[in-house]
Amino acid sequence: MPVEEFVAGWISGALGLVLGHPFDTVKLLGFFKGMSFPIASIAVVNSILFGVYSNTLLALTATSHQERRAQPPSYRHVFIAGCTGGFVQVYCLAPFDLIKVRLQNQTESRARPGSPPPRYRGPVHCAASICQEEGPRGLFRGAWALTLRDTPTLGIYFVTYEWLCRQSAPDGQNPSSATVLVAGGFAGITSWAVATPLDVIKSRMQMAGPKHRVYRGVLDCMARSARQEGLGVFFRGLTINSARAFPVNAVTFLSYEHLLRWWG
Ligand SMILES: CN(C)C(=N)NCCC[C@H](N)C(=O)O
Repeated sequence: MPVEEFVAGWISGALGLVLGHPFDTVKLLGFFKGMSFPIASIAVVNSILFGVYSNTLLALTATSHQERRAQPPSYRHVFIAGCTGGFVQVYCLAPFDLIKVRLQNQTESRARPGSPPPRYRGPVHCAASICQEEGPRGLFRGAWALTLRDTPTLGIYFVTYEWLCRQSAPDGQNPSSATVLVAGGFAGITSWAVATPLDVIKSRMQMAGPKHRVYRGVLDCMARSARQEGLGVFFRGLTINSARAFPVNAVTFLSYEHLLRWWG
């Protein structure tokens, strides 16, 4: 199994993350004070995503990354490989994402006057507390909603990227850096726009603990959120998600493509 896609995915994920840092800091009210937690988590998740995507395409089409411009895979194969990458990365992403959401929420409520002292002292303390109170399975709370969010949206992510690259690069030629930046940026925006409704539901399910089991499942959470807050609830965070998605994913794809060409 070729591993360079995993390494390129890790490095490009880390670079994208550096760019997304100011957005995450605004979004999370200062939660990401340092870079070590996001680099150790999101960059590894990106490595799994790109590595599984590329190796699934190799299994489906028998073409390596270097051969794919001359023999482009069908969009169906790109979609299946993207969904597979999305599905597999969820099992690494779920605990990190849960910790992020729990810390984010505590930072947001701390901004309110008279709020109680913080429950978690940082990412490691948060993980340890969840394990202690809910058992290791507690770290996977909301993983099902995350799977529903990421499996189809990552298929859409790679199809959008491929489609945009093929529109401007002649057959068999590598797309220019400008094309890769634009295609990567729009792939990020499109996938996050589609992912936002389930992102809202996923975060609500992650906040529910074993003691106050607020929702009976994903559908119950959707129905109750829509009933209580209207359909607009599904688009909460859409603007900041999209504004962050363009630069992060433009840089992620640009560095991923260049690293593979350089090693190729
Ligand atoms: C819609 N979703 C979940 C995605 N497109 N995920 C892949 C992009 C990952 C990138 N690090 C980011 O955070 O945008």
